[in-house]
Amino acid sequence: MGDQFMSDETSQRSVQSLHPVAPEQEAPVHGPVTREGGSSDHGSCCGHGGASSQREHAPDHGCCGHDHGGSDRAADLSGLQGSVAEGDKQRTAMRIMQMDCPVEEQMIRKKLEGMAGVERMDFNLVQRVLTVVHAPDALDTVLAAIRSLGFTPELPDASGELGSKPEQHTPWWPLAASGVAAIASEAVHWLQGPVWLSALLAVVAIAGCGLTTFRKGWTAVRNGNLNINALMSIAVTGALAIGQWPEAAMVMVLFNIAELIEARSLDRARHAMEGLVELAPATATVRQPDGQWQAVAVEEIAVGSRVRVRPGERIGLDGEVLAGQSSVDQAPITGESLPVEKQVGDSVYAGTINQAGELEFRTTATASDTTLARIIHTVEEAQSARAPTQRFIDRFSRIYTPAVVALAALMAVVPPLVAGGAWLEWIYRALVLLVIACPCALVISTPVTVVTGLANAARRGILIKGGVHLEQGRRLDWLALDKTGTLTHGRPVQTEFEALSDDPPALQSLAAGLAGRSDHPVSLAIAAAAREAQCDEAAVEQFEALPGRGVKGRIDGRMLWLGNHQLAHELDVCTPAIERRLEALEREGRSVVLLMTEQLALALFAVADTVKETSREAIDELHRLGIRTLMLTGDNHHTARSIASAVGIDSVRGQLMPEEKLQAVAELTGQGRVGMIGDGINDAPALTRADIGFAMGAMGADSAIETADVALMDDDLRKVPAFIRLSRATRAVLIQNIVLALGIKVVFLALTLFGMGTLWMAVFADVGASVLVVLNALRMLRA
Ligand SMILES: Nc1ncnc2c1ncn2[C@@H]1O[C@H](COP(=O)(O)OP(=O)(O)OP(=O)(O)O)[C@@H](O)[C@H]1O
Ligand SMILES: [Cu+]
Repeated sequence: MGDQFMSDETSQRSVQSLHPVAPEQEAPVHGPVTREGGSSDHGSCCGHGGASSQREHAPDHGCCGHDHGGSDRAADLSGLQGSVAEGDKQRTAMRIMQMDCPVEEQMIRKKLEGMAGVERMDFNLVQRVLTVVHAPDALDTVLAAIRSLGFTPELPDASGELGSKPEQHTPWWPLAASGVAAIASEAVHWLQGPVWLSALLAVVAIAGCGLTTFRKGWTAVRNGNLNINALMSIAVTGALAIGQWPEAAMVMVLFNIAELIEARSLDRARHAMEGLVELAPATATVRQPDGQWQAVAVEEIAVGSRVRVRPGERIGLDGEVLAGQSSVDQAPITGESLPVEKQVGDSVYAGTINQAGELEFRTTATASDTTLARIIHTVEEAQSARAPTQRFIDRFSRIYTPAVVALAALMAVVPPLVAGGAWLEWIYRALVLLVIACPCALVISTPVTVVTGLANAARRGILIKGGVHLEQGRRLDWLALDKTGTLTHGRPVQTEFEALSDDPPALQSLAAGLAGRSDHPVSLAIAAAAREAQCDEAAVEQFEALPGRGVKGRIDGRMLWLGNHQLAHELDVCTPAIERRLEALEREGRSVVLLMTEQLALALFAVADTVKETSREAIDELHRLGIRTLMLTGDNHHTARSIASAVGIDSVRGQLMPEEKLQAVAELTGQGRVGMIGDGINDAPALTRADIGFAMGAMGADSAIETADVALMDDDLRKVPAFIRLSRATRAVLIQNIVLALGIKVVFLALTLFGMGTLWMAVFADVGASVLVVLNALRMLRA
């Protein structure tokens, strides 16, 4: 599949370049030549989009839990759509403000699961968004079903946006009044005042804050679900029934306070992502047809508009600079704090900050389609893909809750009946158990940790496409790296030109003719050098790219080849003298290509690429993290080894054809978990084959974001070790949270069994534990 994949994808790509050439590209701009697309577009070519051509081949790796296929990814990525068609089904996203706890998710899941016309559901608890894939006529039934659970689903408005999520501000004073009443009730009880007074105060307290709990609990019970509200309602009712007035009141108040704290902390996790959205300004200054400049809401700005941005201002949309020169702080997207120089022709991105001078640019994306919007949407999608730990916990909690409830039921009746225990005492213990039966803290611990991990990564310019990759990253044994553009800058320059016959200027223009038609970095270097030497590009016919070897074409009726050593042998034009010369150059780390006819080699061109300053440090860090490195390259063995030793890589495989890179990755996967990093364009098959595929320089390259499991927004290889460390940190927090959630339960369960547990403790064990795990997860935002 490799071969076909490459050719048809690359050929389409050159036609569909959506974005201008990447900003950092120093190579001179090419004339209006038709590019062949080459076998490989390297690092610096990350500006080439081609989302749609890539999409057809988008990997469908079963491992990552969320489907890459989908209907229209582009539409999918552009914010929340109202209802979009997905095959013969509809896909509707809705916001349900009351849905912020996993028990609510379970309720909805249970209700909708068996319903006719419902195919799939995706929950995003942190954003409180439910996405349902359903038969076109089933929407009303779905909405009705959700309403019957006591929820209010909100559909996006006409513009396709889900409104500006209004925060629910429940007034604080009823809860405060309830608290006072509960304390008063407790005090009356302590001071051995009249029972009726204590009871009255307790009822007031419960009425003041607990009615919602009761209502939610009742809906849950009616739908056969024992969520925390149901459990709390039963426990509090039970406590009232056995005359534990003050305790019932206190427990209800505590529960509500804790719920409030939990909701607030979850809000913070949610805002971690929203913070990114706010990075893009709401308006931008657009030139009107009459030449006036006017501030316009970014949503209303069409692609192709001319926008002006002053120094110090945030850029509102993606675009291509038309006038001006400035430096731009791209840290919001790439995590790299060093400003990037921008001049005419360079790309600018929404959310980044213009620093030095005024810029005018032509917009290349609508507000919902900018790189920043895609990042945010990808992270939001990544949350709904369940990480493995979460699946385990879901299974666990399905057993845990019924088991503890059953235990509570037994506890209430067996000891009094069998051993003659006191009824009230054992019923009380059973009630305590009921409250402990809620798995909420455990269930919430994973998603909230994963979300904060994803948000942390996004801020550093690391875009992770699913919680599963964040969890698995720590287990990588190997990292396979592409050479050109990944370890090196991917912008080689010609260092040697040696004629092997004929007159030099003519040779150089022949080579330039062939090279000028290719996007391959080696060709770019040769074409650039020829331009500098003021050689014309010879006119080429029947041009053809030979992936992994070079190019060929007919000039003045003569077939010519420009390609590597291997190609020279295929044509049988290599001589011992050439052999020696090539080896000498290659040992210095040069890539050498020859200009050849069918009979003989005419000239040789050596190019040298420079190693990125950050590569060596990144490789060192990876080794320190216990990850082995392997360089894969199409370049010859000598050059490959020379570069590998310059950056300190463990092992090298040179002279690989594109599809052999895929094989190399496949072989490695037999020896452990393998990550593969490349530019995500020409090495897409290898990236897909790896356990985790990293694409570099993803900013502005939609295809890289599509293909990779992890997209690094710039070219800094150090983001890989950063990702691994983050993955390990996330893992640590996950474990802490699970231990915390379970540990607290176990301790209080034991206390209760021995008769020392109280309802207060149970509330702490439940909602208190939830608060603790959420707060613990929030630490990751700062990590
Ligand atoms: N279009 C081309 N123009 C010039 N030389 C080419 C071209 N395509 C391939 N080559 C030669 O063949 C070699 C192998 O090419 P290939 O694209 O497979 O790998 P590469 O450029 O070395 O990059 P990487 O390190 O990413 O594998 C190149 O080093 C170059 O010498
Ligand atoms: Cu040779």
